[in-house]
Amino acid sequence: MSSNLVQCKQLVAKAVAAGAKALFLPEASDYIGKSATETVSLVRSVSESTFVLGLQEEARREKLAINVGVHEPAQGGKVKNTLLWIDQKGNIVQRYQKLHLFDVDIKNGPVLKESNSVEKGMSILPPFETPLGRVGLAICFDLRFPEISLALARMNCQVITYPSAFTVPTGTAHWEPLLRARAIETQSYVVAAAQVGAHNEKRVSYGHSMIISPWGEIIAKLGGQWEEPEIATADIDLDLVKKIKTEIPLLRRKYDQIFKCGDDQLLTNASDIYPEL
Ligand SMILES: O=C(O)CNC(=O)[C@H](CS)NC(=O)CCC(=O)C(=O)O
Repeated sequence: MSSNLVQCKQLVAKAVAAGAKALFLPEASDYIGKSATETVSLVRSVSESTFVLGLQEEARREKLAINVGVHEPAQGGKVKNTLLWIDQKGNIVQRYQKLHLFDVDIKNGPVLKESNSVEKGMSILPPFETPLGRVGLAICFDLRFPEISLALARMNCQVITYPSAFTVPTGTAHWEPLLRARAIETQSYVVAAAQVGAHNEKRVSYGHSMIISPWGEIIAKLGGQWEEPEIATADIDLDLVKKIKTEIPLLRRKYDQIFKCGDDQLLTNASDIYPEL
């Protein structure tokens, strides 16, 4: 955990040198356990976590907002997979708990049961003001559930963050198209800071951190090999968010416009998708 703090401090220094207003760090930046038992045994509350306290200190000193994924204690001997927003004064002002847990059993691929050690979150938080615009929070596997990003879009977010530690097989197949789809359908910037390389003999992360524009273009990208802590930087242009939302209005579209144009067959299923119809 102390070496993770050292690496995050290197990233802070790079972000400051680049003139960034905010730094987005990956999911589980404090540590990745080898097993459910280790994950639970390493957890600290934020007020006792040298990792979190260290980052708060960095944020305060450098006047840099920091978005970081960590673990927090939960009921029943489990942990929370949490995403913190630390403001430029070093205060924790937002805290999101991962909704969807990564329980998978892929043939010749990863077998992971996050719910063995992690308690799932229950709420989507309203996007909040930051120096970059209104940010909506989600974590890693949440990326596969567009309900979250669409809810954030309806609450008028401008940036969505998906700090991650994707596996290599699933990342190779799905990471980029999912991130681009979330940006396109929400017309928001997507910032996806990713862990990369080997954590232990059992876990390797895919990397390829990306920043996607609300038009769906990859505007910054890192690689998939671990070398040293690296940042990708991009300008967040809120006028572009507005322009795209004006040019292609998605949010205020009435359902009958969507479903009544053209093929009447579509109407049969519309109420399944939009129960309020
Ligand atoms: O283990 C920790 O402490 C941190 N948490 C993670 O790394 C989580 C749970 S194992 N990873 C993912 O959700 C990967 C999702 C993914 O790879 C996909 O959706 O394809």
